[in-house]
Amino acid sequence: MSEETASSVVIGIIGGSGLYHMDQLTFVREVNPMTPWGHPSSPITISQLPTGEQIAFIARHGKHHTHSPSAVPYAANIAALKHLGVKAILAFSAVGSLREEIRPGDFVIPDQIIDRTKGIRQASFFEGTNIVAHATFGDPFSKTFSAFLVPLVQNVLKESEGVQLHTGKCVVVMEGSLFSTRAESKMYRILGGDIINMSTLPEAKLAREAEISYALIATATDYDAWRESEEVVTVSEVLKTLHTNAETSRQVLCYPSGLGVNMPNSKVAQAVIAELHAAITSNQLTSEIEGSMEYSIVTQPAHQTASDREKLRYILPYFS
Ligand SMILES: CSC[C@H]1O[C@H](OP(=O)(O)O)[C@H](O)[C@@H]1O
Ligand SMILES: Nc1ncnc2[nH]cnc12
Repeated sequence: MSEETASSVVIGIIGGSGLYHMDQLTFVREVNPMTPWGHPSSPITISQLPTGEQIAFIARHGKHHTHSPSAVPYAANIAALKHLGVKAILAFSAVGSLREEIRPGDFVIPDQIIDRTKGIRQASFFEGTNIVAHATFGDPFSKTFSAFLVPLVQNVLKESEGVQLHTGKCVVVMEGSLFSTRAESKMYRILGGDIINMSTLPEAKLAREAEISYALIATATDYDAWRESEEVVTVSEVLKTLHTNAETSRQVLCYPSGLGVNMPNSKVAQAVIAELHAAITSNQLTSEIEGSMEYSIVTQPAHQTASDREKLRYILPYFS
């Protein structure tokens, strides 16, 4: 067993646009593994609390935002986190709002996805192998993990005047890199989309195949292009709220859920991450997903090649 596999890194954080690092925790080490799907977007930072709980953080677009949403090495990111021992991923994303009531600055924990990516991203670990598998994906985010996050996020947002948390929403994942036309933006509203980004797929699909519990905290930065009388979204508009949203996102992990608000930062971080760590290690957030792939694999072992099995062994136990 490698050094990383043996450690207690069970929490993975994926930072989106604007969220390129976590503060407040003690740096332990950086790892940049070569997975069967290549290197991750950037080296993964492992940090820890004084009590020893560790988290792995990866910047989705790289630390200097050098990977476009269509070119993020999603499979390598998820595989690397899984190989470290991660059981639950909390992903962050900057999103456009398709609803008047979801205002820029608001937070959203969605429960559904509409896929508007165009088939150019590797969406399955089984692609390129002769092993066929069909994972269940009706509920693309972990229900228990998302529910666990709601009070944590609500606590943080109590301190940020006027910022709302929305739940039970649907995220449209588009291809990019350009933003949507006005016609597309209006169509997504008719389809039932509430927010829009360019990155939650294939990330959520790959996490599901790797049996990692996955939840998303989305932070609204703009109203996209559907409001006829308003200007359409631009990067400068997104950047206006991105910094504040990223600061608030960091607070989510560094806020004393159920404890006093005036604690020093280090104790605060300890409280929340320890809570998340305890929930994961007691299987509260992972029992619904662990073992879920075993019966999703259609191709019988006798018809699986040794090289395919070796590749998939990196992320799943069924190929040992
Ligand atoms: C910078 S605006 C478009 C960009 O922002 C979102 O990134 P992420 O989901 O990683 O926060 C969106 O998906 C696009 O990639
Ligand atoms: N309007 C928008 N469309 C797609 N991705 C986004 N990320 C932030 N705002 C966005």
